[in-house]
Amino acid sequence: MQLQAHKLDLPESDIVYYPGFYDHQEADHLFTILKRDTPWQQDDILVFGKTYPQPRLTALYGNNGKPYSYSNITMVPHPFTEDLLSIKHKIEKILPGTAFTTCLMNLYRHGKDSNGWHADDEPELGQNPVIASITLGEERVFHFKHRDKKELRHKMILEHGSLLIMKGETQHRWLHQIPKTSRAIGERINLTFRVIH
Ligand SMILES: O=C(O)CCC(=O)C(=O)O
Ligand SMILES: [Fe+2]
Repeated sequence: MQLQAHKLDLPESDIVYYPGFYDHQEADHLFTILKRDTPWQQDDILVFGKTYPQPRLTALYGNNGKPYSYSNITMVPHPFTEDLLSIKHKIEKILPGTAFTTCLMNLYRHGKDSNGWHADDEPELGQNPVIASITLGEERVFHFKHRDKKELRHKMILEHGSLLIMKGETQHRWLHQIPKTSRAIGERINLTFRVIH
């Protein structure tokens, strides 16, 4: 089956969504092994001078030992596993010239877990970073808003087995979030592959 690619029609961005990057059976399998085998951690984040437990669990993997810092958290990578390397290579096949060094994983345990408005614009990601984001498990709504043009907003559902690629000037112009939901929902694993310089 041909891979479908849907480019988002948003100005000053380069965002492409690939539903069914993994079929349901492969995505179920990846969810099971990554849920089980990942050393999930919960860090504290600093918000307006007060610390809170981050509203999701995370893990960092990488191949160059370089730490990743965001929201007052510095994470040191575990070495890539074979499972993560095979996902990385499958994504790199559709992004010639990109060699990811790092994968930040998120586990949203339920609808109260979330990821607030931010851009992936830390200095170690460099200018115009390529971010490749895989969804496994429960689908969640993903929001975009333009940093300056307040009327520019977009919402989309990230489905089980999907891939979302954000590149070009996207991180400089737009913010994104996974909001909380009051619906009773299950767990979602997200993997974001990045290049850390
Ligand atoms: O869970 C997601 O889809 C988004 C994750 C994200 O934005 C991040 O980790 O930087
Ligand atoms: Fe992000």
